[in-house]
Amino acid sequence: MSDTAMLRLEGVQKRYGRDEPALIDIDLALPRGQVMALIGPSGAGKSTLIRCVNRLVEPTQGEIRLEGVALTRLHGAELRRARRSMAMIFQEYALVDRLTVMENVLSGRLGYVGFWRSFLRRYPSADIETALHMLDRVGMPHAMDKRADALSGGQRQRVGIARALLQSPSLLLVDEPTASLDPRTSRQIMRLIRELCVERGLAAIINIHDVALAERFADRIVGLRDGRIVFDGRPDTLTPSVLTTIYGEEEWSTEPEPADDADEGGVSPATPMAVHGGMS
Ligand SMILES: Nc1ncnc2c1ncn2[C@@H]1O[C@H](COP(=O)(O)OP(=O)(O)OP(=O)(O)O)[C@@H](O)[C@H]1O
Repeated sequence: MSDTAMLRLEGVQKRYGRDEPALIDIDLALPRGQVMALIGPSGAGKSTLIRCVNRLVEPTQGEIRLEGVALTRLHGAELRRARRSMAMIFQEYALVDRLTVMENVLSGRLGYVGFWRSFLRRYPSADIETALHMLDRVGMPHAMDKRADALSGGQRQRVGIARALLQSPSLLLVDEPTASLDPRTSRQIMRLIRELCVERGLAAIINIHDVALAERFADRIVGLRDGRIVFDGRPDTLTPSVLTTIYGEEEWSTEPEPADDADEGGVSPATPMAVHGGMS
């Protein structure tokens, strides 16, 4: 049987110790090039799901296939090879502060170049050229020699994105990319991720708290609650009643997205209405 999904999760369950399962019966198929936002209240299992895919967290049960390869059965070198095609973008950027922007970006090639070469930081010139091109693409053309700790949060995330892309992934696993950023920078970062996915045909799973951003920049939204998928649909089908199913009776409000970003360029909103999961 042919499989059009590039990533497929079947019956995935995760239980930490003797606690209630963090993920229950997760079935999910992600087509090539699809940008999927994963939303849900704190503790719903979003980070666990993302980390099960690249096996930073071991699923307790179920199968995960990437391009037909059963990730859940891989070990050692095979698992490391499979992980190259899944790049992660983190909330806290995970840059090495004392290294330059260029060195941080090149570390995206660690899975490809040999240990000594990377230890001595002697990367192939083709990698350096690609890194320069990526820095340019993410809007950081003159930053290669800056130390990572001299950058703002938004700039650090751009470097994190460039590093992820240098890994030549087919799938991006993105964990709260905007959690530490102001609203305008958050939109710019989400727009950049979205544009890069479109340009490169990359699929992405983006764990995000901000429902308005998910609606605006994702092709598909999956809602998790208590470890189960309770919604899976297009952003324009995310109605107030669906949000109540995902978040419970917690307070959230609907209000228009502020029109203060006309100078940001790029893609237009997926829907005219922004729905904020105001879970403070
Ligand atoms: N390493 C761990 N050990 C034990 N329990 C864990 C661990 N990581 C997560 N959990 C538990 O698993 C459940 C799901 O957590 P997870 O972090 O995946 O949720 P989340 O939706 O990403 O939440 P948040 O939005 O707050 O990050 C929670 O009950 C959490 O306490």
